[in-house]
Parts: sequence; C-alpha cells; structure tokens
Amino acid sequence: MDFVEYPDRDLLILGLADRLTADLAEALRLNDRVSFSVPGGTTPGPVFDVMSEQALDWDRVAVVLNDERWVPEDNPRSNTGLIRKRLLVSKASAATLIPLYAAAEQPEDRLEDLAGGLAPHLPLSVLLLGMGADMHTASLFPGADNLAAALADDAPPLMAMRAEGAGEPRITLTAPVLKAAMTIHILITGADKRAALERAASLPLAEAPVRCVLGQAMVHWAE
Ligand SMILES: O=C1O[C@H](COP(=O)(O)O)[C@@H](O)[C@H](O)[C@H]1O
Repeated sequence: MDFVEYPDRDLLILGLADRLTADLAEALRLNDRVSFSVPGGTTPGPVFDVMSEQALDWDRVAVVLNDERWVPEDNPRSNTGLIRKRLLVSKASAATLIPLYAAAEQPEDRLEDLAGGLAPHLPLSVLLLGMGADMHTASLFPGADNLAAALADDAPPLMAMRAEGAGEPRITLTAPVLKAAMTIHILITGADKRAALERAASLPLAEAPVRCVLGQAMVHWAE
C-alpha cells in the first residue's frame, strides 16, 4: 500500500483531485471510453466539487458508484443523489452515469438489470474508494450477510448486501471488480480512520474487508 499524508484537508482535496484527473486523462489517451468509480458517504463531496470543473473529455467517461444504499435518489442518504449534485455538474455533466439503483422494493429485484448496465464498463479504469471506521469499503461490511461471497474470486460483479451497521439494504461492487481496476485510490480523513487502516493490515479479510484492495491501492489521508 502507498500512503500519502497531506498537511491538511484542503491540500488533500486538491492533490487527490489532481491525481484522479491525471489518471483519467491518461486512461482517455489510451482508450475510447473509460470508467470512473466513486464512493458515496460524507467524505468525497469536496473532491467531486474540484473534479467537476476539470477539463477532460467527460463525454467519454462512465461514472459508476462503488455502492448504493437502496433508497430513492431524492433521499439524503442516496449516493446517486450526492454525485448528481457534486460530481455530474459543470464540465463533468457530460459524463454518463451508470445507475446502481432502480425503483423497486429490494436490490435483488433489479440486480440483473443493473449488472447488465455495468458489464460494458468493466474493468474499471480509475477507482476511488472510501472507507468507514469499521473498515468497510464500498458496501463490503464486516459481518454482512453476503460478505464471504462478495470477497470470493468468483463473485459476480454486483451483489446485494445487508449488514447491521449499514442502515438500509445495499448494492455493491464486489472484490474481484475492485481488485481488477487499473488504478485504485482510497480517500480517508481523521485519526480514527488512519488507525483503522493500520489495524486492517493485520486482521482477517472478513473483519477488515478494505484489505482486499490494500496491496494495490494508494491511500490519501489528512487529519
Ligand atoms: O456507506 C458508505 O460509507 C463509505 C464511507 O463513508 P464516509 O461517510 O465515512 O466517508 C463510503 O465509501 C460508501 O460509498 C458509502 O456507501
């Protein structure tokens, strides 16, 4: 794992946005179409604000969430709602959103359709992940019902997931899809997440799912 420590959060946001923009530009130089997978949650909004203003061929970029909470887009917990407001605006509004939510009672009701929409955009070109203090990444939560299957080498790209700490049911990219990404970055802030990440390295995968990508990832951190 490469670990980059920034002097403060503002420099983290600018440095990471620059790095992701450069990775996307390089992927666009080599490919007609590229995919950019992003987390939801509370941390990445400011990075999206900066990236949405970057001059890239956004019309050749497919944006895919790492995971989604099974709530409609107008729910404040919707990750799709977040990226529509913070990433898919300004210059980046030309990008195509690959949905991980469709109106239905349960994620299983739409899993097949959503997986079909995702398939043409794999492998992911550029992957940005978040991490919770419980060491989950995407919606690969410790103790989740489908965690073992989602960490397995033969996992389908997309799975439904339920876990005690997760709130609503989730849908998530699985470990093989995350690990197959061309470049992997993890964004974390605060002392608690740094300590969790350090603990993760010595824990079993089932207790620290983020470990599935740590060997290949560049972690970006500021207090
Ligand atoms: O629930 C989620 O949590 C993680 C971490 O979120 P944060 O609020 O601690 O930044 C996020 O990466 C994931 O996409 C999201 O669904």
